[in-house]
Amino acid sequence: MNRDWIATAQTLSQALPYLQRYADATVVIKLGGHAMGSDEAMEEFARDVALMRQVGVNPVVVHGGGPMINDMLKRLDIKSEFVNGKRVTDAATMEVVEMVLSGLVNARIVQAISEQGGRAVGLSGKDSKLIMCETEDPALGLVGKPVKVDPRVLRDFAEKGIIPVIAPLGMGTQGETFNINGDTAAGAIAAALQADRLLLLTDVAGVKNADGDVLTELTATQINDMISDGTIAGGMIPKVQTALDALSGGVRAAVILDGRAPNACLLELFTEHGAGSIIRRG
Ligand SMILES: Nc1ncnc2c1ncn2[C@@H]1O[C@H](COP(=O)(O)OP(=O)(O)O)[C@@H](O)[C@H]1O
Ligand SMILES: CC(=O)N[C@@H](CCC(=O)OP(=O)(O)O)C(=O)O
Repeated sequence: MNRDWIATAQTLSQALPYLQRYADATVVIKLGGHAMGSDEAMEEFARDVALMRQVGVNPVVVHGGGPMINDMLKRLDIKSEFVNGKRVTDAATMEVVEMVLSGLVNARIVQAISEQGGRAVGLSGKDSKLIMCETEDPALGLVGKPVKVDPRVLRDFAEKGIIPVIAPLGMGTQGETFNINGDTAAGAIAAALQADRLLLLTDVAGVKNADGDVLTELTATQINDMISDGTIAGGMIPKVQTALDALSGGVRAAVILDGRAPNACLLELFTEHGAGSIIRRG
């Protein structure tokens, strides 16, 4: 018998219990701007998401796009600054953020999933009042803090086998548009859906300790200690905080993993060792 065939059959039989475990599970995947990388990486991500749907998982994609927003702001000669990992957003910046997230990044991901045979629909947190926001901090301008997430439209999509791809924008009570950090938006959506998994795809293999080793499993206490002693810094702070908030909001587990690694999402869900750093509820 062909050796490749045997290897494939073994891999499939090992994956079977995991495929059963995740049948009808809701998995929210945050694809960060840094994790998007090349066209090949996007194609592979899209193939994984389409395959997840084919085996009965309900994937919900929430994306970022910070580097793409930076590029466009630069081309338009609009200065931009970040405070505590959030972009200070005035009216002119907001227009560019919406244009890039909904018009470029969202459309690119939807197209990639469609090309891999998935039925994907693009929307933003403004559609169907998915994410209602209030001002997070007046010093940040139009940065939104999600206060109410109405996931009904996402449940409707799931029932029909459609994969939603969501740009992290929100709406205020006066109809204003808010810019939401992509991790924050993904965490809020995962909590509203009581998701089985929140996968935060980034550009590192996971959360690293002071020696630079990736920790495969983390507790809330470890995370708080690592923030206090500076081991967790920069953009990783809002990411782990999002994970902890999502867990207290009812998500079963959150995982921080490298979105550029081949088959990152599939390895996390369907293998015993998983991928990245997992933080479980309780
Ligand atoms: N303890 C840590 N473990 C891993 N990465 C860390 C840690 N502390 C800080 N980081 C930094 O956090 C970055 C991920 O955050 P960020 O760049 O905001 O991601 P994204 O753009 O994918 O949302 C990593 O590239 C790394 O430089
Ligand atoms: C408020 C805020 O900072 N919003 C982000 C939204 C995009 C994002 O989060 O992109 P990444 O996930 O690629 O970093 C921004 O304007 O850059």
